[in-house]
Amino acid sequence: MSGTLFSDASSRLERALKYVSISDDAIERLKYPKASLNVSIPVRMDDGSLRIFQGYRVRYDDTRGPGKGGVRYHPNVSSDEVKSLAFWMTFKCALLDLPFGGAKGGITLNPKELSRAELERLSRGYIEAIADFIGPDVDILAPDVYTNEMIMGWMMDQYSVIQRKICPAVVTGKPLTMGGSQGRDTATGTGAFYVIHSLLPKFDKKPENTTVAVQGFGNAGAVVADLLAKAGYKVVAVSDSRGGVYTENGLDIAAIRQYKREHKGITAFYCEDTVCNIGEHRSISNEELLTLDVDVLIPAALENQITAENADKIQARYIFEVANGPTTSEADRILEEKGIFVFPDILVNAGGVTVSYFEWVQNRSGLYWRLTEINERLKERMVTEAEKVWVLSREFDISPRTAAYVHAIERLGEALDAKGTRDYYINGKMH
Ligand SMILES: NC(=O)C1=CN([C@@H]2O[C@H](COP(=O)(O)OP(=O)(O)OC[C@H]3O[C@@H](n4cnc5c(N)ncnc54)[C@H](OP(=O)(O)O)[C@@H]3O)[C@@H](O)[C@H]2O)C=CC1
Ligand SMILES: O=C(O)CCC(=O)C(=O)O
Repeated sequence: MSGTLFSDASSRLERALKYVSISDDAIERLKYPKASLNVSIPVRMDDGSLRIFQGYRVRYDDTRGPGKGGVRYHPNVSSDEVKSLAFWMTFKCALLDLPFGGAKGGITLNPKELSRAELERLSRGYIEAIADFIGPDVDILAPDVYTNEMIMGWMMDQYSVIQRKICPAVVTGKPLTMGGSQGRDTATGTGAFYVIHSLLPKFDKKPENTTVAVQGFGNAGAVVADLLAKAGYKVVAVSDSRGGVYTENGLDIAAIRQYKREHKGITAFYCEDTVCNIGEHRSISNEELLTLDVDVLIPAALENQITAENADKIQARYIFEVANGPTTSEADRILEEKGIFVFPDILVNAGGVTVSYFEWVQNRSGLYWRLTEINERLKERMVTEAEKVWVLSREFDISPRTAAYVHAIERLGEALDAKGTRDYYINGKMH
């Protein structure tokens, strides 16, 4: 990929602009983040030493509502990555018609190297550092890569300590006992499943004649793999950061999930079990998984996985992006020439933020919904917006990604224009 992740991400905006009619002012506003915060977080480690971690929070746009987006803990977190993730959140929330803008946060570290107590001190320290930048009506946090409901609970508690009142709506994806929502833990994978299951019939693809490979076996990837397998799709390959496993007959996803909860890697599941000896399973690398001869490829790990280097080798006919930003714009062009349909992250993985919205609404109303209610509402939103993206892409003969941006930009443009010209107001005078 040439250039930064953000320049690559914003090239998608440029591509969609020729199909929308929004003002030049609105376009200009969408090119820059509204506010960015970089913080240093001192943490006392278990051995008594002091480590300083770098943290970020970017509020890209809040025209349609408070900023909304997850917090990532990963060694590759940088200000450029967080800005890009906040940019995607802006378009994702508009696409799903959620009353939120886009935001994202992160800390640069490998959380696997920290003890639970160190992680708690770090998470609380992060909230200390960004407390003035966030809030239930300003910017609301949630889980992302290598963060989870336990960490969200600490963050919500720390914010409440600072405010001297209970503030559940500042963080979503919390434990149920702290005001979390039913279904948020599975929402990203469940939402992706609804999108995939509603779009594949347009290509006459039925579960029993559809093979699937999933890269990334965490909160998002494991859930979508499991739901697809339960619906009758043949999930032939899955992987985590250590590599993957493949069998042409379809994997036992529920058993692999159970194993992954108790152990580290997933390839070991087959090697330590008798199944491995049958000889039909083999371990594969993450690179190999991406180029398998399958119908559906689901990148559900990190960005920049499908690039100009490997796009030509992709054999899948349909790509559903559960990860944020897994395909570079150069790869997009190659895939389009090959006739591969890429359904974009801002649509496919929007189930997480959609149930986060439901959690925020429940926190503010004090009335909590059942899991069946959550999933019905989630399905309705995901399927409706997926259909709109599909219809737009056919109408203009554009890729599903460009169609998704067109749809989102129109909603954002209307809101930006409706806000009017307050930005011409400098030092109390109209210019
Ligand atoms: N959580 C959410 O609600 C949402 C997440 N997303 C996106 O989904 C993606 C995954 O997030 P999520 O599932 O939450 O994260 P998790 O931390 O729950 O899981 C991440 C998974 O990716 C694996 N992984 C890490 N690095 C690699 C790699 N280089 N190659 C293959 N697999 C790798 C991890 O392996 P291991 O277990 O070995 O560490 C783990 O299985 C991200 O892009 C995230 O932004 C999007 C919307 C919402
Ligand atoms: O649930 C949320 O608020 C945001 C989830 C997220 O970070 C994402 O969609 O990428």
